[in-house]
Amino acid sequence: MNIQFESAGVSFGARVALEPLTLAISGKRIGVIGLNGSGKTTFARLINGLTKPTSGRVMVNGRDTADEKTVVADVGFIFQSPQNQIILPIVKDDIAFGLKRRGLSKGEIEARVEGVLARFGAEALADRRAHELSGGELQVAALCSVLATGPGILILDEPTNQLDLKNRALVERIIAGLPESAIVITHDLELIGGFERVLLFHQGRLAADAPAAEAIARYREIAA
Ligand SMILES: Nc1ncnc2c1ncn2[C@@H]1O[C@H](COP(=O)(O)OP(=O)(O)OP(=O)(O)O)[C@@H](O)[C@H]1O
Repeated sequence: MNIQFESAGVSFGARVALEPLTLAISGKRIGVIGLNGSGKTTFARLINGLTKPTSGRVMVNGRDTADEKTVVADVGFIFQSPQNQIILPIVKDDIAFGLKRRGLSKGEIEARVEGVLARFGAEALADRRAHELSGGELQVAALCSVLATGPGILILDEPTNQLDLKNRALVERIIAGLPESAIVITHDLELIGGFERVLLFHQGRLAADAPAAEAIARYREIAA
């Protein structure tokens, strides 16, 4: 992944969600931490074009995120509540949905749906109803729907929120094993504890850009 923030900032009227930020991001794993309202989600939404900068620009793999059509394919976003991500009632139909929109053939779609479920050993979820899934199963289903379309960059917003210990461990293992680049926004400090690069936001500003231990120590000072 190659993400460039070029004086990119976001204001909502008089409220500054993110001060203009200049930053280059590459590598496999990036953690994003900070108190509630510090600008983490705004930062992430800038990367996939869901939020447009009100100043500066954000480039993803050489393309301006203002050009939504091209960037969306590069960046998969797993929302804070995966139940809001799954649109269709049956898991395999939901995974296929994003692929149909990309104009793939029926055979190709079936192969991709099977392949992505097999990747997580989640074949049994194919015919399940999304609203009957557990929190961990929902995370896996949402991941499958997003990963099936082949984004090179994945943004996970609070992926362990509200999960029990078993499902939290599952999600931690999945993140560790992803071949895609992943940006993980979280209050779960253990989840990003091993990351080489963690961005700490505070009051709309980047307060630390450092290995996990250093960024977490700074976060604890801010939160105290
Ligand atoms: N659409 C919006 N309209 C107005 N203000 C907004 C909007 N989106 C975000 N904000 C404000 O911008 C600031 C940063 O919000 P953001 O969601 O990026 O924080 P966050 O660090 O992700 O918080 P949390 O951990 O609670 O999810 C907050 O003050 C928030 O209220």
